[in-house]
Amino acid sequence: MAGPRPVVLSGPSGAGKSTLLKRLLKEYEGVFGFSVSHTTRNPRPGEVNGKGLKYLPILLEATTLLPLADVLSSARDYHYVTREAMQKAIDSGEFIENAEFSGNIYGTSKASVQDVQAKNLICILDIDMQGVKNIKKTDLNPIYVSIQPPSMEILEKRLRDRQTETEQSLQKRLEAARIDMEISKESGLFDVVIINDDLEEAYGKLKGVLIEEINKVQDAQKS
Ligand SMILES: Nc1nc2c(ncn2[C@@H]2O[C@H](COP(=O)(O)OP(=O)(O)O)[C@@H](O)[C@H]2O)c(=O)[nH]1
Ligand SMILES: Nc1ncnc2c1ncn2[C@@H]1O[C@H](COP(=O)(O)OP(=O)(O)O)[C@@H](O)[C@H]1O
Repeated sequence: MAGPRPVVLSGPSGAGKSTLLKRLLKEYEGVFGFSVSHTTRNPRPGEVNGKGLKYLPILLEATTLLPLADVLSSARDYHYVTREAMQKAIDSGEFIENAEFSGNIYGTSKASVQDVQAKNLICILDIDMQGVKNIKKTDLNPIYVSIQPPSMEILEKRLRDRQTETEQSLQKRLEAARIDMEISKESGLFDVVIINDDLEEAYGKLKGVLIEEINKVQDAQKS
């Protein structure tokens, strides 16, 4: 069997990608695998280098500042690297795509996708708009899903309430969000655009888009 189609999730920072993704990975454990990107940005409280989330020691400190639910929903996995190491790896061809976002480099390594595909899981990539455009030039052939906020105002409120950004990085994310929202409306870059207003509804739509691929993987695992 040819492996399952990967899924690209994109959309403005704060639109709810990580929140939706975590639900999906939890509900369909053993069906999806997350492509762990590399980044030069600093880890947030609750985020641990490379290997899933290891909450405790960091979280105990963080909870004095942040509501627990917010820490959990905004944390995601990355390999945290220096700019120098990242640039070196990019130059030696280790990345499928990479982009500069809000003053940091982010990238999908070939190994991160191969690791997931080797297990015959649906590989999920959470990448920005530049990443989407660059993935289009590859033979990965994913399903492209854009997650969008209901409005700029709501996006700004969610990002502020998340309490992960400095004012400067928040402004950079809002600027990138304006561009992202315009492009995703106009072009045929995405197979589907989901507005994340009510979380349950958005999650239901996301599952609906992916159900065919989910069924294929589950059927293959049964046989
Ligand atoms: N092109 C590209 N973008 C990425 C990658 N990993 C994460 N991003 C994007 O980088 C942006 C910032 O991510 P992050 O720092 O985790 O902040 P957040 O989106 O505010 O939670 C988001 O739009 C992500 O989708 C990657 O490997 N490649
Ligand atoms: N439908 C929703 N309604 C209200 N708040 C939401 C919703 N979806 C996500 N959030 C909150 O908005 C913030 C940004 O979501 P997050 O998943 O971190 O976004 P992204 O991964 O796209 O940057 C988080 O604090 C999250 O709890």
